[in-house]
Amino acid sequence: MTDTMTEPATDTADRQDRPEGLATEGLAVGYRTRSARGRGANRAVLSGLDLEARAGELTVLLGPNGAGKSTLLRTLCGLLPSLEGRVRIGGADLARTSPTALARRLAVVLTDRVDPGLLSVRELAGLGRHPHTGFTGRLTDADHAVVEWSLKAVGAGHLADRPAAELSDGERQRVLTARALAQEPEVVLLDEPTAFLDVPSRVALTVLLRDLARDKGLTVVVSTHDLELALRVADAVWLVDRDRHVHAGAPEDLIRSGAVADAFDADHLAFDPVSGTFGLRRTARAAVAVDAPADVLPLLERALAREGLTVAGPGDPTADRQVTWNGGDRFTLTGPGGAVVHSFHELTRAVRTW
Ligand SMILES: Nc1ncnc2c1ncn2[C@@H]1O[C@H](COP(=O)(O)OP(=O)(O)OP(=O)(O)O)[C@@H](O)[C@H]1O
Repeated sequence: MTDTMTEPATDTADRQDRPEGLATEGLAVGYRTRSARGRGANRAVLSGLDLEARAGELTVLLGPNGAGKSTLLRTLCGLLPSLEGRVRIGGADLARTSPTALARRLAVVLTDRVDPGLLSVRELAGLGRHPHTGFTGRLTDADHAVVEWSLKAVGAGHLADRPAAELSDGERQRVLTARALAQEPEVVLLDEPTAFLDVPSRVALTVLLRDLARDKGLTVVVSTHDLELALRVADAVWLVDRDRHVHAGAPEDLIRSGAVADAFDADHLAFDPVSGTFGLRRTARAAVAVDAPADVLPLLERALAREGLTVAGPGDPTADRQVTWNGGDRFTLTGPGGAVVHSFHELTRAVRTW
């Protein structure tokens, strides 16, 4: 993905006099169930939502499995009717916006399987232009330029001539994101767009979405399980906790309030608010004195932690075992079965009996 490409012109003049972004007012989302007697009842998954996703910002929706992220996104794009309340896109009530007008303002990438038939990648991405083409559906040169730009933006330019049915999961995800960008919407909603991507591509796509929000004034709302990445890159977070309350704010607001830890801490996982990262929660069975330079120490600490050992503070009298770095990948172990080891792998195997 690159940020050096020529971008298509946006209709900013057209957008200036409209309220921007996406907002919910007293929104309840969920499902209508039907009893054996044919009576309908509402089962709300999330309710009382007064949320705002601003234009020019990347808003990330976080929450554990089953929290209601997909249900909320489907309601925000009109695929599921709201149980209560309202969704506004650019100030307009979603329920009163015609499908054609909505398609010009809102693009959606959901997790549903898409059957591209015999379409090429370029043709699949080109479907995103349909809200803008006339009744013939024919793409103009300007439309083609937007499609080429959107494919390049997501790092899929080289795939343009491939049959879309032959793409890998990660490649298809990029192309569906390109289709959404080709739509040139005001608001883009994406449900777990990074789910199938490798780590560099996850970072690249998330940063691209943030940059598009900033540079083109888009409102971008993305659900994801990439917590640490989201907390680093997002401008705003909607966090659904275990009680299905939604917390909104900058990542740092939700880290400081403890909402992130409350939502995700588990038996084996603990959120560190200082570093903003998750770590394995382990009870150390012994403390070990270490003598290693600053660039080796974090890795040594990590390897020892995996074996249930913690690094002792200076002069800790309970630390009767020691690991000393000897240069290269050599360590001298002083303790039961003391030895000189030549790699982290040998080290972890040797200290396992400590
Ligand atoms: N079609 C449906 N009818 C009734 N309940 C549903 C339906 N789809 C989902 N649910 C329920 O709604 C709740 C929220 O599901 P949802 O898929 O929105 O969660 P999610 O946060 O996207 O989860 P995940 O992270 O696992 O994708 C769950 O309890 C789920 O079982």
